Amino acid sequence: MSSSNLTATVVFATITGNNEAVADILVKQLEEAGVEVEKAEMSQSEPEDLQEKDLAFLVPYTYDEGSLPDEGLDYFDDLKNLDLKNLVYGIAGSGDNFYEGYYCLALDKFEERMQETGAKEAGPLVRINLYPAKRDEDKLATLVDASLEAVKK
Ligand SMILES: Cc1cc2nc3c(=O)[nH]c(=O)nc-3n(C[C@H](O)[C@H](O)[C@H](O)COP(=O)(O)O)c2cc1C
Repeated sequence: MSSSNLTATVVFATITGNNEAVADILVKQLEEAGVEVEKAEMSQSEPEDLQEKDLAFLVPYTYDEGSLPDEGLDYFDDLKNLDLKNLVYGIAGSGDNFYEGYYCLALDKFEERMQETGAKEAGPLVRINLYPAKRDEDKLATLVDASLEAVKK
């Protein structure tokens, strides 16, 4: 049962599961806050659906020297020119800090694209090294809390 009347979607892309684990943490935290939340794979999802939501969390992996997920390219393109000014969003994702200058770069690319939609960013990017650890759960919880604050304003 949702108690906040807020709706959220968590859209992720994954190859080996780390980013789905990040998405699952966000889903759990949102549900615990009473938000009605839907989890979707980026390749199975349309950015237009974000127009119906209060909150969105985008969770892409990064590949090949800072590249976007292959299965997220259409989603990324379709975000362009969307008007999402009623949406609050957060961006989180798992990469590998071995890639140094390219670490989690897909998050920055999505952030730039989301900024063009007029949506309001809840808080800073949450970059996660490989599988999410307890400290990452705490950072994700901070992002979720910030999004719930931002949506009230
Ligand atoms: C060929 C290859 C290229 C990668 N390139 C990057 C990169 O440029 N930046 C980065 O942060 N991580 C990079 N990674 C690491 C993945 O993003 C990381 O393992 C991530 O946790 C995978 O997410 P997933 O389990 O959801 O698929 C790369 C991994 C592979 C196998």
